[in-house]
Amino acid sequence: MKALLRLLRLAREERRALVGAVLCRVLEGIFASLPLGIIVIALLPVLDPANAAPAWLRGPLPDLLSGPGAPLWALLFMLLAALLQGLAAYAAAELGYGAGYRLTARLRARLLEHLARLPLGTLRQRDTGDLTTVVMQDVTALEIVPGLLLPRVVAAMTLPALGVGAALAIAPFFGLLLAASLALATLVLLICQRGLRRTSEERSAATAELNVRLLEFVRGIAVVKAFGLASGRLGRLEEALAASRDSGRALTMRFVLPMIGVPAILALGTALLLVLVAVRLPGGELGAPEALLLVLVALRLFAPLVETVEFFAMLRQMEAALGRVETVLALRPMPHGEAEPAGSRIVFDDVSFGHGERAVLHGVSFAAEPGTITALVGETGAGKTTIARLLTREWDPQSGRISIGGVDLRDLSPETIAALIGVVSQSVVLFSLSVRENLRLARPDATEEAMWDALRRARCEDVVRHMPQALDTVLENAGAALSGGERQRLAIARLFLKDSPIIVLDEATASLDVENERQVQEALQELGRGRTVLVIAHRLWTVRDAAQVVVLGDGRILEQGSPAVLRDRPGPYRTLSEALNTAPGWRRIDPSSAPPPSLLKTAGTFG
Ligand SMILES: Nc1ncnc2c1ncn2[C@@H]1O[C@H](COP(=O)(O)OP(=O)(O)OP(=O)(O)O)[C@@H](O)[C@H]1O
Repeated sequence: MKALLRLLRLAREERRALVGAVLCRVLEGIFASLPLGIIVIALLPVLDPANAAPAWLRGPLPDLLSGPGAPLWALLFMLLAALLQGLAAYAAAELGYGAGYRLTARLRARLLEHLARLPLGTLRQRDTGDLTTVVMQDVTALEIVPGLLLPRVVAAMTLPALGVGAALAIAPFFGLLLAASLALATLVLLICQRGLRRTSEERSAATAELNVRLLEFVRGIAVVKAFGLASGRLGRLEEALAASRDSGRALTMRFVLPMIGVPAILALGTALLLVLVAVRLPGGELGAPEALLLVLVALRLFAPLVETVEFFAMLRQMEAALGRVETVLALRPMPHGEAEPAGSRIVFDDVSFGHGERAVLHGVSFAAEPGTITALVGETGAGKTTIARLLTREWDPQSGRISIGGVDLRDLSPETIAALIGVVSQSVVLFSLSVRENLRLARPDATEEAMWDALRRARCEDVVRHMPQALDTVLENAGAALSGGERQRLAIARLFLKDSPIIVLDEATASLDVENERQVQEALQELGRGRTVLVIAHRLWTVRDAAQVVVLGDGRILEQGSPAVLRDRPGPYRTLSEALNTAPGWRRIDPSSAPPPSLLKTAGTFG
């Protein structure tokens, strides 16, 4: 019940439709029961020849139903009841399912908007498959609540109660008997609910985990095939498959008791009622019309309660899905200010940071001047990427201060930070949209000319001109048909359009052929001109052309200064330079095959 209230909180805009759907479903049940009354009234002349039935059973209707046109009237009333029942069912479905689909569409949009506002650092803590499961599977689990589950469950609880109320009015003794069997069945249902909740949650969690693992498997299918792995050798996937199987079985077993118990109790109550009716009828303690009405009520109104046992289990799973949706919605964006930076000078001032217990950076201080390159170098795991991520405020430092243009990052809005920084990384993300739409992600109002200019500067004008529909060519499968270099250059074209004053460049693991590499480097050289560039450097030329090099080791700055100065004195930088040919991750571009492109024409500053 609490879960339903929580859902109603989320479904504020659909509340009226929801209430309408529930009311219509109850009305449908009542209209479905009307023929029972018509049958009894139509049979009154036979059941009550002495005309001893209570006044409420007689009245104008019996006259119509016992007169000359009785069969026709009975048929007409039946049809009317069926029509009303149909209308109520239609309205319930229209209102309920409509509300369900509206709710889930709105909830998905809200979740996506919410995820987009969360810092990347928070999102990185969760598996992307896990988030996909929440947005897709868990929200889908809520879809059927307004249309199916909620109205059915409410109707199933209301109709038997109405039936018992009617029975109490007809014959209190029998009414009490029905009330007792209803109470007992409800008690069994509630007791079974206890265990059902945990099992449903386990089932729901197992399904979510399986989804995550399957997504991982499909995404990594190339590796799976390359290593000839069967799914069985991916331990966590196998565990997830087993957990899904076991939880499904456990849930079904949980059903067994209420599925057998509830109908059995209700059937027992009805049987007892029939026996007692049979005993009391001949003595005249109970009129024949009332007796028939009681029997029909008992048979008709308890049926929904029986079928609801299954719905209760679905409600529990809905509750678990709702919990996961709420957990994501409860993740909070970082608090921020709305200050405006004065320029694009970056300052790290005594910054320390760690993931939980794991300290990653210790008292890092440096400044990156506008129009220059600052190269971060160091062994793997030294903390270079962490510095770049702190700059985009994926996380806040535990101590110290990071500022852009003299303003602490915490005082800048996420939109301002996003507008200030353009990131070039090896994992280029393109969408299955047209080239035009992909470019306009960076600047929605970009003109055709601006787009071609950006493509030219990114050295991919020809690539796009040769596509079948040029700018309107859709990059199917997120641009999978493009080469690595083409993808890179399209991403760089996007950054030309974005025109942010700071560029963060992660050179790691570039694996482009010489021609592509040359074009990408030329594009980057032009992109970096006049901006503040922070580069995670893996190539000697980038370092050589930087205004300053920050050498990191185990999260600390070991050395910093201009490359020329650092090269001239013994120290970590010189050691790294000398180890160039052997150190993993560092690459020398062979001048004979491709001239070493330079980010800078004049060392240290952009032209
Ligand atoms: N989410 C995380 N939780 C715990 N430790 C992490 C996390 N992310 C990174 N680290 C650790 O922080 C340290 C610094 O990582 P970082 O990625 O910044 O190094 P790097 O210098 O960029 O390395 P590389 O050159 O290999 O990319 C590493 O030891 C890494 O294991």
